[in-house]
Amino acid sequence: MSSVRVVARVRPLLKHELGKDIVVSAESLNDDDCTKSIIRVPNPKNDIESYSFQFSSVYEESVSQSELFEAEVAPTVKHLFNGYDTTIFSYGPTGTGKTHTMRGGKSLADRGVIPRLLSSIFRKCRTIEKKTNGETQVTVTMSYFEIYCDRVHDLFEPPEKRTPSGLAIRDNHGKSVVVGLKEITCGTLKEFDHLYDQANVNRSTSATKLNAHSSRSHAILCVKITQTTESTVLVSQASAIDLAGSEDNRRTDNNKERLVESSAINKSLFVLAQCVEAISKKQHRVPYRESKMTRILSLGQNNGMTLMILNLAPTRSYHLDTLSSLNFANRTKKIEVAEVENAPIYKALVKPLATSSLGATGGALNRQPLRPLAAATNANLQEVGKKKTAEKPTKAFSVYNDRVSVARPSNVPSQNQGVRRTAIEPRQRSPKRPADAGTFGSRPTKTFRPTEPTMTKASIEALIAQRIDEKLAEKALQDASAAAPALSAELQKRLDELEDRIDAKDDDERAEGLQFLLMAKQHQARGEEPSALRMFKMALPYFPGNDKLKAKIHRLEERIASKKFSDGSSFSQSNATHAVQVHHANSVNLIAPLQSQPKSTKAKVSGHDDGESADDDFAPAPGSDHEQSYASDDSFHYKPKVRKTKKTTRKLAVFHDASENLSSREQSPRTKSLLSIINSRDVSKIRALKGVGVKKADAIVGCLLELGDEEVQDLESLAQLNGVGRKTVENMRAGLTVDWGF
Ligand SMILES: Nc1ncnc2c1ncn2[C@@H]1O[C@H](COP(=O)(O)OP(=O)(O)OP(=O)(O)O)[C@@H](O)[C@H]1O
Repeated sequence: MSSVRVVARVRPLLKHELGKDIVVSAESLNDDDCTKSIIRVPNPKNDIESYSFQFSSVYEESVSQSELFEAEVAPTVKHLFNGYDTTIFSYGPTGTGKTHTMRGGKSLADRGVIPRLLSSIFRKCRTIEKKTNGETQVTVTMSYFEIYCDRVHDLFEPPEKRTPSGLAIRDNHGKSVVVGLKEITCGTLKEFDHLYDQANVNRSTSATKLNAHSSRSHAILCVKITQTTESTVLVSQASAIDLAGSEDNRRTDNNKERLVESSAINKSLFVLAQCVEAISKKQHRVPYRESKMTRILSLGQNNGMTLMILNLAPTRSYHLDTLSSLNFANRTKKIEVAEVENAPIYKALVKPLATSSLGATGGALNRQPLRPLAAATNANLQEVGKKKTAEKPTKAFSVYNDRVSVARPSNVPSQNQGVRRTAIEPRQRSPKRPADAGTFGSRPTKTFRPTEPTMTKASIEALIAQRIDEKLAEKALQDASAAAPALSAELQKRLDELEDRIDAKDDDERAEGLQFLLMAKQHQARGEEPSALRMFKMALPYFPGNDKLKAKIHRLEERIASKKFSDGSSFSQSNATHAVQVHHANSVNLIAPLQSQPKSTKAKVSGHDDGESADDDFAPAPGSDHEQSYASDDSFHYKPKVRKTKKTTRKLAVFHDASENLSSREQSPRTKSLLSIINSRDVSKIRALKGVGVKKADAIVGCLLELGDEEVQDLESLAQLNGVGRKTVENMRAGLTVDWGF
């Protein structure tokens, strides 16, 4: 057993924070110790008192991406190849550097943990293959998904292919797996970079007041390593998770859409905190299932090694958020994880699986049985119980000291001190994590006094604020779901019901058949008939003799075949769907997608044709366990949203040939619309303007954030923003239509 390893990283001041109060300082435990392991933060109510929190390591502003990786992540690669699963996740308030740590920037020096991890993995693959003269073959496969508003979406699929319900999660031999994820084999770092960049474009990000590129979802990258010899197969998995950051909505000025996202983010992080609290208080029930993120992360349940990187911002404006994250991290580090190695599977024993093509969902190979995940119970508790009779653990790197101490003037930065600390030399830090340490997280034994955090006035206030946020979150989510179209809600309900039935039958082999049927339905709802057909065929062996299922497969085959002949010039459904969504999403619409939208898009978004309802009523054999499940199954129709056509949409003249000019005081509706999009600081909306690409949108939002609360008042000012110019402004305006309402 080892604890979850928790390290803290303090980011440098950003441009607009220069000169601001710094309240976070990193310290070493002893004066003669040059490595830092303590974070000290003053009491928000009384600056001369401070709290200190101890972690396995603390990384200051000046620590580079490469130093962090070498010290914390590189040593795990060896264990990964020895069959241990590893989980690395970043946690912290919004804008503190989680994505910077996990993904990083484009330059070599800026690359974050994930690309560096992949680089090490590919290097290790080559070394192993070379050492064994090719006798051991190593394959690396990846899946990448996000949890956005508690829905799981595949990031290897473009957003227009998403279903409203998202993908389902299953418990599979003690592990939570996402059903229907794409799993991609990747041979080189270059291939990975390409795939990862593409997928990140699909991730939900937006500009908020606190971060120009705020992640609006939790992103989970799973890298599966399969080492195959003539007789054995060893599978292990690294999961790298970039959590979305908690947001104090009193500071964000989030609009309704951002608020709903923020509420979902805060809610899942709140559930995570509750899970951690339940584990650390040794409660029997841990509420993993109350959010998809906690279900997947399964902190303390998954065997293997877990590293949490706590990201912190140094300034006073984050003070309460920083304290609440530190409290969370402090509890997390006490969670113990069983380091169970995945043993090799002997090929002769491998039973061929029907799920082999499902990638991450089914896995091409059966894993060695891992500790069962009692989905809602505290696995940690059992281990802790055992521990009492067993020998005492010697590792004590996770001790917390929150005693309020009188600040030492030399160590606690005072206001506007702008403390910049010197980098820790990697050589000085390296002995902390010897590359050949027996197990992940091994540390020199230190003896500290474990003390439970006491509740202070500040932490009670922070807790109350968090609870209020949660209530708001729930309400906002309820409002959002109430506003969703009825049919989509019904579809959602059906899918959820089917999921529940499958969950209830987890141990039943035929539940797997139901999973295929669910996936088939999801593919069908997305109009992906060939994939739906494949899934129906995979379900067939689980329902032998089910004539209706056979008939459905037959009809689907016929329909696909006939489409191939007759549908040569059909308009891409996904494009059409996308165009419709763009139309709905903004009150100001982009002309181009709507002009290219053929009439047929109104008719259908799903793959169902008119004859579909008739052939959608297959059911398992009478009397079978699944008979009930399919009683109402043919309601899996996905009706298109009814698009309200605007009465008149008139294309306006571009500004230079209308009466208006750049500096004109009288603004046309089109100009007003453009300026409101710009002032929304929403990268995705700005990116949708004509002639604006990702880079330009980023540059615009960057400039706007530097303006602080100021807004762009006219086209002239807009044209003066970095990288914009008159031509771009003309283009942006030309791409807008305005509803004149007659
Ligand atoms: N160690 C660092 N060095 C330099 N810049 C950093 C560092 N950490 C973060 N930043 C910068 O801080 C800003 C916010 O970082 P980032 O987007 O990674 O935050 P986040 O925690 O992922 O936020 P959110 O939860 O909103 O997605 C970015 O501009 C990023 O480049």
